[in-house]
Amino acid sequence: MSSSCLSLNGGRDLESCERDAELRSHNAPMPKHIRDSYLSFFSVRFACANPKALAHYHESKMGFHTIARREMTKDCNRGVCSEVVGNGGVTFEFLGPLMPAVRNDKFSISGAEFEELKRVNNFLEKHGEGVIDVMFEVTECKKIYEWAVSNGAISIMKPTYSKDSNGAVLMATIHTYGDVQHTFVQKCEYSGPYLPGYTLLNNKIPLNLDKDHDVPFCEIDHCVGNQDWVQMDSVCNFYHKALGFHKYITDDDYNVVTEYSALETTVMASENDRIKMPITMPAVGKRMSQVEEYIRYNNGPGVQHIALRTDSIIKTVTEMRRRGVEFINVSPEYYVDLKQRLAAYKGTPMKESLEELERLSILVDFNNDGYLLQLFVKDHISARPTAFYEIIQREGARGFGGGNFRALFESIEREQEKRGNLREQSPDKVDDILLN
Ligand SMILES: O=C(O)C(=O)Cc1ccc(O)cc1
Ligand SMILES: [Fe+2]
Repeated sequence: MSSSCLSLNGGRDLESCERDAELRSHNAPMPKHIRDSYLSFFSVRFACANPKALAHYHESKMGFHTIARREMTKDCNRGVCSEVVGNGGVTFEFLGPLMPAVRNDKFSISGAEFEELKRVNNFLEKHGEGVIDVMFEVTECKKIYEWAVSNGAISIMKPTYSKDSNGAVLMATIHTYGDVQHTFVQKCEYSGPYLPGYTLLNNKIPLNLDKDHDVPFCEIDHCVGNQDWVQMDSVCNFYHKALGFHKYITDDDYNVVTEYSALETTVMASENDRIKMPITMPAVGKRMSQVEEYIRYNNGPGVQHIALRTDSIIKTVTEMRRRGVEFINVSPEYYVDLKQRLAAYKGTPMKESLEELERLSILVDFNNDGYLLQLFVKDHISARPTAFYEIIQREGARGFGGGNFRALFESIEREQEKRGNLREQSPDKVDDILLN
């Protein structure tokens, strides 16, 4: 398969390109027609040591299928290889470095590929395996990119075409919090299953499973970013000013303090609300919160959880449990309390039986808009206590499970305790906060 990359600006420096007049206005919000051009999450890229192993985990435990692969050829993909997996509208790409990022002409690696290799190796060294790029599908890649960089975003890759026999896409990448990136993907009559330059695979062979054992997922619902102390405002401002996101209002009470841990969240969303990026930071509590534990082990800010939406959480969770995935368990009193709360609830009638939800340990939250069902995978995605998955089904409710936060955080704290990480907060940080 052949692929080629060419710079949109024909090598001219972006600074010298003519910009639309609207891009010169630094205090105005991003114009609506640009904001409207965000469509959805495209894919999430992870940096990892062994893409095939991580792909296999997603196939065997979460019902994903391998759909494409970036493999080394004579003149392409000589720095980073990858495996791409999909399930419904959810796509993940696992990037693995092919060598240390040391310039050595005998490996004939191009400049752009060497830069990517450096970023992936740097990420692994600093953070371990985790999310390096949350990619968005857009219809105006160049406009979003130019607005973002002229409003403070750091550029990683300027708008660049990539094409093969399936068509072309235009892509650009900027830096966001921690060492995480956002890539804007604009398809230009592209009909392949992932991106140009990838070897297509159609590996739907079930792994020792009887038929009818799918793990249904629809799409990525939201992607939470953990920040260090007091970074919340600057990160939210960045999503607003540089990326044109708005604050997404829900009824959730986000300032949760359990006996030990405390955190604050603000949800930033694209104009159409299909891309939701909650931003979370630790708050002062009695002990090291789960956000602080994350920051410590991730060595800084990063993506904390990815919520995958399903139409049938009972099917999804039943099958994941059957495949050996363990979930966070709340205490039995949660369901006693839930039955009382539900008795007073006059909203959307629940299709699912409470007994079944309790048997699967699924959490329920509801308000006037409807209800939602959610559950959190116990194991983290990497060796470190950092990123994990949430499974969510929405029946009208737009929130994030505010009614479950207390029970959920208490059960996360029980896991933190087992790891020896429910300790005192970093005193210097707490002093900083209290002084401000
Ligand atoms: O806010 C969300 O998206 C949630 O799903 C609730 C939540 C918030 C923070 C956590 O550390 C774990 C779960
Ligand atoms: Fe969530």
